[in-house]
Amino acid sequence: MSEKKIIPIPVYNDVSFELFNKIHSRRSPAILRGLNIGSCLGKWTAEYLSQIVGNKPVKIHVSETGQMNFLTKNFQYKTLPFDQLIKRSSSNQHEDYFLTNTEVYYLRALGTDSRGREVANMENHYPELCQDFQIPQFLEASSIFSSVLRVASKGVQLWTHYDVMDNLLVQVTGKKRAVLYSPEDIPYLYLEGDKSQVVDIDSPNLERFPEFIKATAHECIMEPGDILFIPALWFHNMTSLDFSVAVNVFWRNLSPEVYDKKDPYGNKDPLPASKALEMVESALKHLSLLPDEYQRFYKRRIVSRVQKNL
Ligand SMILES: O=C(O)CCC(=O)C(=O)O
Ligand SMILES: [Fe+2]
Repeated sequence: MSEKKIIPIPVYNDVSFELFNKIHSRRSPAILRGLNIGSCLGKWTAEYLSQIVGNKPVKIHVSETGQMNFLTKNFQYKTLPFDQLIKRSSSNQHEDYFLTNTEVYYLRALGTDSRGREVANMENHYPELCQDFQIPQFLEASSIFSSVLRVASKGVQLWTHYDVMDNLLVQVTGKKRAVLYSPEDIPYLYLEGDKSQVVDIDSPNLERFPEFIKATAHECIMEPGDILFIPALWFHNMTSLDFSVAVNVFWRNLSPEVYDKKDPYGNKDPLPASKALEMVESALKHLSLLPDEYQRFYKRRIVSRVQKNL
């Protein structure tokens, strides 16, 4: 059996603006270590966060098991007061629970409008936390799209997905394992939309996903204070090794007009790409009017046409 391919994500200490620009233009992931992220480092304990933010309601994912599975939907959406979420996500057993007393929790902060269509923004939605937190002054303010607070119980593993914006993920409290795959690995990831169907990346079902063995994992363990640069389109799978608090900042690397205006999460494909994907769906629908033999022939023609341009 072939060995799983793993490349460690490079770690850079005390990165300057010039070096950041180099790393950014290389379009591959990197850990930035030792930068000043503010007093949050060490300060954002469960007790402090509950006390400062209080009991405002937040929408969360709740799951019986750490490995969240978007295919079997083994999680539910619930609402909890923020301080309750912190209390429960920082402990392994709960007096009050939705599903089971060992359930795990995940918060991906959203805007506060009722339909959840607002972009997450730390300054607007968690102003009380902002004085503790800063990201290095590497980004053009006008290119910043969102800043997202993320809280997870120990053991929460978020499925492999890509986002369409560049991302600096700042790990504040707890350790996190990050496994990234290059956009070149698409053929091995069995995508369904923006997510990989291979949920268990450590013991994948190779009968169902035989090509997954060819994917190269770029891995690192993030320590509190580490910042992970996740370039747009890089797939990522994140596991919280402790009670975990992080903030990530998405920013635009392309000109603003190519992004979908109705995208609260920063994960809708750029407009020209989503148009192209729609047209592929429409092409397949057209071909379905033909007998199998002809369908296969014309699908191969399309693939070979696209391959010529790769
Ligand atoms: O670390 C996490 O909780 C998920 C990170 C993620 O998916 C992101 O920052 O885009
Ligand atoms: Fe993401």
